[in-house]
Amino acid sequence: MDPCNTPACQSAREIFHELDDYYDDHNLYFQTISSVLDAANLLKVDQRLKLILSQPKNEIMVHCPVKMDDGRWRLFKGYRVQHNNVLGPYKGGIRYHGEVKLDEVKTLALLMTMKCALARLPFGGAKGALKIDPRSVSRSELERVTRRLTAALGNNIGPDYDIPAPDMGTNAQIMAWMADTYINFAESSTKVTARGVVTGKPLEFGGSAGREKATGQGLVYVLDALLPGMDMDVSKLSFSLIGYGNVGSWTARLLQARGSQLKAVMDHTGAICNEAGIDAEALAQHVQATGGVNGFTGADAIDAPNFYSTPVDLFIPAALEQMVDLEHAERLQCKVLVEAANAPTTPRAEQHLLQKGVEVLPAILCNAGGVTVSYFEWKQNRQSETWDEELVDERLRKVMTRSAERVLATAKRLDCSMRLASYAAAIAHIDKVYEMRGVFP
Ligand SMILES: NC(=O)C1=CN([C@@H]2O[C@H](COP(=O)(O)OP(=O)(O)OC[C@H]3O[C@@H](n4cnc5c(N)ncnc54)[C@H](OP(=O)(O)O)[C@@H]3O)[C@@H](O)[C@H]2O)C=CC1
Ligand SMILES: O=C(O)CCC(=O)C(=O)O
Repeated sequence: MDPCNTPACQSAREIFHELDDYYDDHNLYFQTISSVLDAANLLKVDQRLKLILSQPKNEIMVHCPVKMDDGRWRLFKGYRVQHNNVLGPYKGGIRYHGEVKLDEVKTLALLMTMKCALARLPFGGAKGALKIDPRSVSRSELERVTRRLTAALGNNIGPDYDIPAPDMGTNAQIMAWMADTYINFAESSTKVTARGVVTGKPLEFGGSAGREKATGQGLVYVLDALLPGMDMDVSKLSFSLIGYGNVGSWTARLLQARGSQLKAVMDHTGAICNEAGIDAEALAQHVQATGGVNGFTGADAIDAPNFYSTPVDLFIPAALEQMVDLEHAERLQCKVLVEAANAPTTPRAEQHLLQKGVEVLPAILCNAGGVTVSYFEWKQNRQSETWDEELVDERLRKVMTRSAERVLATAKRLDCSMRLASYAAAIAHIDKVYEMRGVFP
């Protein structure tokens, strides 16, 4: 069956039609909610829950006037989408990107609801974004725009209400500016706890050990849990990556430390390949110094079609959404596609891969390490504790392994793909909580 024309797609279309919303088959939000509704149908959940999940609770849009270094003013558009908070405060990253759109932020917020529920974290789902290319502004402009955005969001964020974190284009420094701005607006009695308004902060300012590498580390723990069942050994694998930012570069370094070999990488500056293996640490330093993989002397430049068709055991997208479409999927020569990025695979690409025997490990399972260590940071802030990296890693491994086992068991029970199983395992938890809380008339 066409994955963009299932009964769940028809129900999604009907819901959107009633709300006067229109989405075509290529729309990321339509694709994602259809897949979530497919999973809800497998569980036969009540229609009420499907309606609740099909749209976010709140979509906040702000416009921030900022004075640039040359004295001119610019207006920046910001978003915070709060999808669901039945499990706890809204939680999710803030993205800075020049091309960001509301539908993308809505999709990422929905995925955060699913991700936190699958990992059994006491959080709901949210995501934010600022339409800005962070590389095109100076450091002081970046600070001013971040402070403006935080002030504009005001009480729409808070340590007990909605807790942002880093995502594409943002980092620990940006989180520190957000926390500082929020603390300045907070009442005196809450200033000490107010820094818990964001996670992914610098270590010196309430951050957690292990948060920077957490998404890559969590992904490695998921592979530890699942690969043996596929007769694969993490110490003998080859892999390629799209994106060499926080998630891509940490995934590469941690997999290499376990004995895997990095063969090819692509980012917006180009693609590179070395059949004998790329030094992940040296490449991280090159990207840090130059802004991209282009020009790295430890590998040869290749074009995008060759990058996609490089034979590897694991293909790991760690950049933007929808980067693996049907045409790319037809080129791929891998055994497993491991989603480090959010929503990197289109439904038609996934269907093609599954038909040709490639396993697809879904993002809400593979990249939940980031939000899990964010939860540890939030917990440490609330309890005035400082955990060392060993403790963080041990607890992270436990959460990731249990989630992987949950997905495997659900896939077996419902006889479905790992993606549908991951959504089903998340929805079953949310459903139970709604049922226990009862219906407010
Ligand atoms: N940071 C986190 O904790 C988490 C992140 N994620 C997800 O992981 C993914 C990556 O995030 P993160 O590593 O934090 O982001 P970063 O900004 O650190 O890195 C993004 C990477 O993607 C590359 N990229 C951007 N556009 C393209 C393109 N058109 N083609 C190829 N490469 C491109 C960037 O390359 P260049 O710099 O050359 O543009 C960069 O290497 C996102 O989907 C994010 O939502 C998920 C969970 C947690
Ligand atoms: O650490 C967090 O709270 C958010 C991480 C995130 O944005 C994501 O998992 O996509």
